[in-house]
Amino acid sequence: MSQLPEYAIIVAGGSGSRMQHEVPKQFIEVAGKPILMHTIERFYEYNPDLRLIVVLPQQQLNTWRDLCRKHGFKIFHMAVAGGATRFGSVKNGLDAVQGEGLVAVHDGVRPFVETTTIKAAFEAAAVHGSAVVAVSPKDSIRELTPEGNQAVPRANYKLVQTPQCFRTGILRRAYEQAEQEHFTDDASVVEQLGEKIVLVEGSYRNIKITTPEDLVLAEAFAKEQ
Ligand SMILES: Nc1ccn([C@@H]2O[C@H](COP(=O)(O)OP(=O)(O)OP(=O)(O)O)[C@@H](O)[C@H]2O)c(=O)n1
Ligand SMILES: C[C@](O)(CO)[C@H](O)COP(=O)(O)O
Repeated sequence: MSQLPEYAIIVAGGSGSRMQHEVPKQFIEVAGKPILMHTIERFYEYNPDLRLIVVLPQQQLNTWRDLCRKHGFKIFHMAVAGGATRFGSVKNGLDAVQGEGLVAVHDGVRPFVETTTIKAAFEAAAVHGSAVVAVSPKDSIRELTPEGNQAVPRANYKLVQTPQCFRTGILRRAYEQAEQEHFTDDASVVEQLGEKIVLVEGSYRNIKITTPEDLVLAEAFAKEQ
């Protein structure tokens, strides 16, 4: 563990439209408890002293409090209202980070992140200023072109996951920028500053629960834990 204070911003401010479920997907129960609780537990297991900031939709803050009570969920965290986009939610979470240190931004719907991955990301960010978890694609890749499509060399690509860790100063400067369409993650926001992004090996289990079939996988992974 580095000497710098460590924070995690767990973004769970979305509505989960692609999941088409009656509750926001971060609250769907897997192995008897909401996905978001599994995610927070992974970070607590990595470092019980980690300062945890959980970003939620403004209108779901009371629901989350009720869920914590119902499930006897005691891990200390600060709950913050999110924004209209992931960018806005990270920005709001970052406002709650006091002082200097390292910040990991993680999707609340990636509950199977390994503690070894979190550790590797914080360690690399302490050295390089940034560390973004990614894996190699398993499928072949084709690029869409004006003429149709063409094969591209798979070895030239990585699939990006979270956590994405940064020194606080870098992340604050990045999120002072105006939001742009191509900001799909924190790495793209930081890269816009001209900062280099260092990649850390991720895991194929660290799925982002996005569409209904991901819940089947999630139940299977949860059983193995
Ligand atoms: N305004 C938003 C939008 C997204 N997120 C979070 O960013 C993560 C990755 O986003 P995604 O999987 O796209 O979640 P949703 O936006 O909820 O899903 P969808 O795009 O299907 O609506 C999720 O943990 C989500 O809660 C957020 O904090 N605030
Ligand atoms: C941050 C992320 O999970 C990295 O893969 C991804 O970019 C989130 O994308 P989404 O459009 O919010 O699903």
